[in-house]
Amino acid sequence: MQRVTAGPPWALHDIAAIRRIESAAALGLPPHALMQRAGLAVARLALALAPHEPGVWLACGPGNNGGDGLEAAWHLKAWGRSPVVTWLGDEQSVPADARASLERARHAGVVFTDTPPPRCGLAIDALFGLGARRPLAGRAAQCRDALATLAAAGTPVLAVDLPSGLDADTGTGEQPVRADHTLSLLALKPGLFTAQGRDAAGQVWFDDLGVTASEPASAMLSARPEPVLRPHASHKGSWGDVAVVGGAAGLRGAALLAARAALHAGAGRVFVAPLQASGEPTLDPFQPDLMFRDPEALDLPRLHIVCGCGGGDAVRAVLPRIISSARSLVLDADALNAIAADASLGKLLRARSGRADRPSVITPHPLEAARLLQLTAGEVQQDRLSAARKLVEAFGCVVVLKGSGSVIAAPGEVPRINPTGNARLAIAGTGDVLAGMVATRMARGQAPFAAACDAVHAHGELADHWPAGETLTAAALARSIAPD
Ligand SMILES: NC(=O)C1=CN([C@@H]2O[C@H](COP(=O)(O)OP(=O)(O)OC[C@H]3O[C@@H](n4cnc5c(N)ncnc54)[C@H](OP(=O)(O)O)[C@@H]3O)[C@@H](O)[C@H]2O)[C@@H](O)CC1
Ligand SMILES: [K+]
Repeated sequence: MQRVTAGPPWALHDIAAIRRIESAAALGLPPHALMQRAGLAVARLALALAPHEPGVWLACGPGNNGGDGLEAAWHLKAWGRSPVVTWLGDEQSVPADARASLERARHAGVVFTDTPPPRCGLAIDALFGLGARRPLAGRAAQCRDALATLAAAGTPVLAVDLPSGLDADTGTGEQPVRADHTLSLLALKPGLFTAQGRDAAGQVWFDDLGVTASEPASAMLSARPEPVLRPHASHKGSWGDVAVVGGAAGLRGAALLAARAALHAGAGRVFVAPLQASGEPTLDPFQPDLMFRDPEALDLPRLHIVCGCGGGDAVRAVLPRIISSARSLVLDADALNAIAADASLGKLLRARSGRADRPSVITPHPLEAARLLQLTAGEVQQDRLSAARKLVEAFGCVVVLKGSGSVIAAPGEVPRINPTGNARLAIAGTGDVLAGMVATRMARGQAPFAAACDAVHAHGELADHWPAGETLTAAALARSIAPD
């Protein structure tokens, strides 16, 4: 069993792949073997999470997820604990493996009750796993609410395989169980790490049940970036030139944030090309290293461009030239809204994507993604991996769909889900900082998909390591970037 941490590139499998892995594994194993392994893993983790609390309540559903819970109860009883089970199954229709575990638990003297105990040392959610097909209702909803009451009183909640009611593929669900820990069995699921998944699952643990996945990953958790070695014999030209085009009147700050982020991330030189800026000061007094230019004067084929941050409507006019000529391109915010509103710009972006020497990354949040796909933000959030894939199909470039568990997708690549970051990033300006970080990685020669994955990971880690008592602002975030 392993604790899933942000670092290694964990493989994720969707429900269809897991069912195939399960069938292949079952062919070579005696009946009930996988559930025995699953139950043992759950019981071990339960013991580790509540070593001094004998009382464990297990809410067990009618299928094999419930069977895992029953098997765990049997072990806990054998180890001298006091498991109490509420089982929602039906004697007539219980699946064979779950029946075997039910009988073991009964024979061992595990207590069964219809009423959740008022208190216990640990509560286990074994209501539903991969087979959850509809919102929790009736007794299942009552158990979910009882788990929430126990959690509010300080009882840790451990979910078996998935928090019940959470969709393993999409991380969506109507009021899923909220767990402190989730032990994912056989394979890690994408839904644990995106949309509502991170809030529902808590700390994720993984046990492969001794089975090597026979299926390619459906997605991966993106890995911590490798540190970059900066040779002594380098100069400012070695680290690339980034230019930020945006910051229309009243929105200057967004462009400055992206530019400062690019500078702190280690770009060799950073230019700001504000839109509608005639007669304004051409200095950022807090960051005098930034160089101001007229957007028309930029030597685009040499430059790694961030376009859109605070671009307002004015960005529309500069986009055709930028999309056609920039050496590499990160499109954010108003640039994406302009493309959503004007099909000819989308066409230009698609045409640009045909050129390997002209990489592009788009970084929409769910509403911007919805505009680009002519969907609602709710529809995008219903299946974030699928929305990111649709954007890749539409524009042929690298896509970063922001939000909890940002999804990074690109043509020919297994999509990545980013495991870092937290709600402190849900404020204005942090997206501009990210855009600057992505551009800087491309400026120093990283391939666009890797640049996007690494920048998103690093951006999230800044928030994860933010000092508890200090406010996170976008400007402070940009300043805190350490070039790696
Ligand atoms: N895959 C593997 O390799 C391994 C899997 N293992 C374990 O098995 C789990 C999958 O088991 P599973 O297929 O039996 O599905 P599960 O989640 O128990 O639910 C199905 C039952 O719930 C019912 N039901 C669904 N939603 C409902 C609702 N809202 N409200 C009420 N009822 C609802 C549904 O009824 P139906 O929809 O059929 O009417 C059916 O009766 C998996 O997550 C893992 O824990 C491990 O043991 C070993 C390896
Ligand atoms: K569960």
